[in-house]
Amino acid sequence: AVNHKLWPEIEKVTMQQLHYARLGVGGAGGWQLFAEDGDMRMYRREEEADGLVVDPLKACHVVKGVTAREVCQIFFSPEYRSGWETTLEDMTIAETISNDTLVFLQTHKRIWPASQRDALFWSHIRSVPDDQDPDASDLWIVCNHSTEHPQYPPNSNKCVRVYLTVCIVCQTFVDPPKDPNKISRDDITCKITYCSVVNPGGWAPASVLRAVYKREYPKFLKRFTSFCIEQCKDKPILF
Ligand SMILES: CCCc1ccc(-c2ccc(S(=O)(=O)CCO)cc2)cc1[C@H]1C[C@H]1c1ccccn1
Repeated sequence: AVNHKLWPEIEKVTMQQLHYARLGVGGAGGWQLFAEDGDMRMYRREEEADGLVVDPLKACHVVKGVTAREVCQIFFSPEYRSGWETTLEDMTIAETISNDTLVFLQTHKRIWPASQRDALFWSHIRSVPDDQDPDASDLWIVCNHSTEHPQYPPNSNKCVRVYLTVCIVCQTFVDPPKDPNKISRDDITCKITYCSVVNPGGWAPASVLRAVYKREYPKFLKRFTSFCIEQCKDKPILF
């Protein structure tokens, strides 16, 4: 994939998103907690671009019994998506750039009174050593970033094209640390940071969008993480 024309952007945006995900939510960042559920904390910043709500979102979650690699592979893989992405109406793989990089076209269910949206984005999965703690296990990241494709110009179907940048960054912790082939799923925990910025691409009332995000994002992350636990529970652990 390194010789693909998108590769420089994929490399830059993925590493930028990794850095952004690892920034805390305290301090002057302007993050406000808007949803809590068990170990899940969801924050947003209220931001508009040309009068459109583009509120950046950051969610932190801790899930027992799954690894960072398992969570990211489920988030990345097309075959699982209909099982956890509740707002999805249709999904097409527009291009297979490599085994770790795909281009998706997704149409999402219409949210009244806004018109239906679609998203065209590249999706890239990779593992990176934790530069802050070389002894820790690798971080896994999936980054989704809007792109163009000659076959799928915006607004060619009835949908308004959204512009998004999303990342999910995961890290596995084994507690208590023990002999690798004696670890059970009860000993592993996955720390998840999910970040998203979705520009709705066309007019949608700020109040409606904020209400949708407030309702949809907690549901989305809970559903996704429950799906991961369900998918992995009877399978050998994939570190
Ligand atoms: C007017 C904007 C409509 C709208 C378009 C798109 C998306 C959206 C697209 C992609 C991703 S993802 O994390 O990359 C997972 C792959 O699907 C998440 C969200 C969300 C919304 C809004 C509907 C809201 C929503 C919020 C959270 C989850 C799902 N949907």
